[in-house]
Amino acid sequence: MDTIAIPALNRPIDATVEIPGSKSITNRALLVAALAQGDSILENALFSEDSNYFAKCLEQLGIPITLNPDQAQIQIAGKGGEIPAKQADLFVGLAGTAARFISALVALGNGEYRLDGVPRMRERPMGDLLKVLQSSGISVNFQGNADFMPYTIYGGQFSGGHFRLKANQTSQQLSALLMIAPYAQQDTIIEVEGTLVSQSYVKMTCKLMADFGVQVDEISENQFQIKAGQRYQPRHYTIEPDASNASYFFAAAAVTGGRVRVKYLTKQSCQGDILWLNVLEQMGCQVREGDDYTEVTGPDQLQGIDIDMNDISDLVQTLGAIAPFASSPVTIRNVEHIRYKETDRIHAVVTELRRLGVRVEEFADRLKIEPGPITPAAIETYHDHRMAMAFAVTGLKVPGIVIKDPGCTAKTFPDYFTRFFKMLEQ
Ligand SMILES: O=C(O)C1=C[C@@H](OP(=O)(O)O)[C@@H](O)[C@H](O)C1
Ligand SMILES: C=C(OP(=O)(O)O)C(=O)O
Repeated sequence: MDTIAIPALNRPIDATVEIPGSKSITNRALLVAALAQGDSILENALFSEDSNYFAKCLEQLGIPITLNPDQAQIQIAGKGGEIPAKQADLFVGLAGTAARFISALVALGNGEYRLDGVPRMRERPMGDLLKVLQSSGISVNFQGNADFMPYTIYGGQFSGGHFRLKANQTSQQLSALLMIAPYAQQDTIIEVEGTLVSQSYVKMTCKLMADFGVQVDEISENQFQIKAGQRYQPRHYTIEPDASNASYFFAAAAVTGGRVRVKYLTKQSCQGDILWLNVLEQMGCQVREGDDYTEVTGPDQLQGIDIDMNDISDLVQTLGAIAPFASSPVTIRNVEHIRYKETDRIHAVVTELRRLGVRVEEFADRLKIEPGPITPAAIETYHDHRMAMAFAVTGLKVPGIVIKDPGCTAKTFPDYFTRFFKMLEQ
């Protein structure tokens, strides 16, 4: 297996970096542009496994797409809600967004569509979304375990109406339904039953829908109404840099007591993970914002924090990886849902911190990390891009840390390590 050794930096970092486009915005924009009637252009689009699988699925569904990776640009000729292909065998890799959004999209198509992913994708929750589709007249045939991939969706009659949806394991199934709802036969109301995790991503969904001309009304808390007959308009749309992926670079400033500026990302971002800046402020960093950049300066000594990360859970690994350097414990709460992601992330962070000699307590929905010295080790990444990206930051402070299977960053950030090492050279 490939590995990358991280060189410890015995000086404060001082760098300016650029981060590729947001995965979450790219895949939402691809979906709504595919449903719009006419040509959209996406600028600063992400090119990575998650977005490539998404684009490939759309292409197989008969939506013409032109990819220009050199210009970070994608052109899509939307079909106004029609799915031209009557049959397709679709593969989503490990992309949760592609799995959920494409499953909902094909419900609008008059044909049969098989979906599958990598082995871990076959374990990730799909059932709540599929139940809603089934209750609206769509049939689903499971080839493996009921409610999991692989399955075939027989699309064509998404009726709309009033649905109840569980969203305690993932918000992506709600986002998926919201985005297809304007194309249902009647108005749709989606009522979230119980807890809604990762709420900030639902806000992002509503913002993207609004940017492409469709309105969602939150008629009461966690109850969403989408009027039928609304139509997405094609757009020339610029995607923000990925705030979750910017977190590693800001964290590098935080742990080295240095300064990192991320260009074209500001607190006005529609990504919930921009709140990483607040987390770092609470830990003692300074944050400075310009018109088109944000800059973090790390303190001499980071402070611990006790924080609910339900809404910003892609940052759990970033915080976990820098937590041992704080002066007091770090407690990360209310994140049971990260056990259903690329890997069981609570367990993966706890295991790798323990491998580094850190004292950590694991609970069903939280973890507590004690400050203390680190003994270097080779970090397992479990096919999870965020394990690799986060623990590379730990390596800046401790000589001898090695990241196993660094290629796993291709999921959302194929040239992460190139940019990371460039940052160190500045
Ligand atoms: O909607 C989205 O774009 C995402 C929602 C979140 O997932 P969950 O809703 O499964 O927590 C997040 O972790 C994921 O990286 C992207
Ligand atoms: C959870 C993530 O991805 P997915 O979209 O596959 O859920 C992630 O990128 O951290």
